[in-house]
Amino acid sequence: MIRLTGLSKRYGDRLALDDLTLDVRPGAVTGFLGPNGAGKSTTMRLILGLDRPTAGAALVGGVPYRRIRNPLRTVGALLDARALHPARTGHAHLVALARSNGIPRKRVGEVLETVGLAGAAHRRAGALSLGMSQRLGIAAALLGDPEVLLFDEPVNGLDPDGVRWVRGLMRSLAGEGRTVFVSSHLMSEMQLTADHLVVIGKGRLIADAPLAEVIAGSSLTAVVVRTPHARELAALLRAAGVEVTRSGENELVTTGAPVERVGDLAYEAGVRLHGLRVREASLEQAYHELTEGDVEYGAGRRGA
Ligand SMILES: Nc1ncnc2c1ncn2[C@@H]1O[C@H](COP(=O)(O)OP(=O)(O)OP(=O)(O)O)[C@@H](O)[C@H]1O
Repeated sequence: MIRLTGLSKRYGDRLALDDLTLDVRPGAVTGFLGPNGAGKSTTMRLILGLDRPTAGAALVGGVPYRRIRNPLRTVGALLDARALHPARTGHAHLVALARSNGIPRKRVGEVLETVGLAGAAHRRAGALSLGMSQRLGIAAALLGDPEVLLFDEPVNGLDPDGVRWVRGLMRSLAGEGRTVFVSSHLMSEMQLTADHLVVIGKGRLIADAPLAEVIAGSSLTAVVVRTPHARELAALLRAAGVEVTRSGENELVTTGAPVERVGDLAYEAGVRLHGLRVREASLEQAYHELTEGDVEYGAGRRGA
């Protein structure tokens, strides 16, 4: 588990992270979302002890990263896939990492196989495509068979097959009970991959909730009701404080109340229903609503 308590980071007069408190739990993929400059990479660097917090703490398994005895066996991370010595081969890079972390050499072959790079292991890192570098970075993260994994934009540069592969990998790592914390700007992908979401904006926590709850909370998530008594039901739902629009002769779209309440209100009034279903917002829509006021580097209206 990763525990952040009152985590803050100041760079000069800029507060990059402002009092972040949250737990990232094992056995789930936690998506880490936020606009550019929100503080995601800073958070990951603080978790990995690459930078010191101005206040608060980031703990992995109850201790700060710097106090973990065998860090790569506890936490694996992909931060910047291009941060490799360009003249070194992927294989040599992993062998060196394994050696300096007391990891058996046979793990190198295993992880290269897992990420599909066995055939390119002896190419220089500088000659790898961005997608291949991402795979090598993921191999390095997996090398120590760690309980906690951090991935900063892991699908960056991957082709559709690669994106799918990363999704499956994250799901299976979480399925094995590991803690998987992954940042991404690809909302459609996060919607398919994450169980839980942490959303930050301008360094502050905006949401820390299950994916389903974030989507249910969107004003665009609606309940669609089909009934031969649309006018009568619309009136009684409005009287109960539910927002209603008529979308067809026998169809209403309601927002602001869960499906159970809409169904119960109809049942209690004895109104016959022919259909009752939830029309979910996309994560992209829910995300935009959550972060609307926190986008610092967005395009102007005309470009939006
Ligand atoms: N080493 C640094 N020195 C000064 N300012 C920094 C440093 N690192 C990050 N910042 C600032 O901290 C803020 C958060 O940056 P960070 O890279 O963590 O955001 P992010 O959410 O990862 O953004 P992106 O989605 O663009 O990767 C930004 O305003 C950034 O300019």
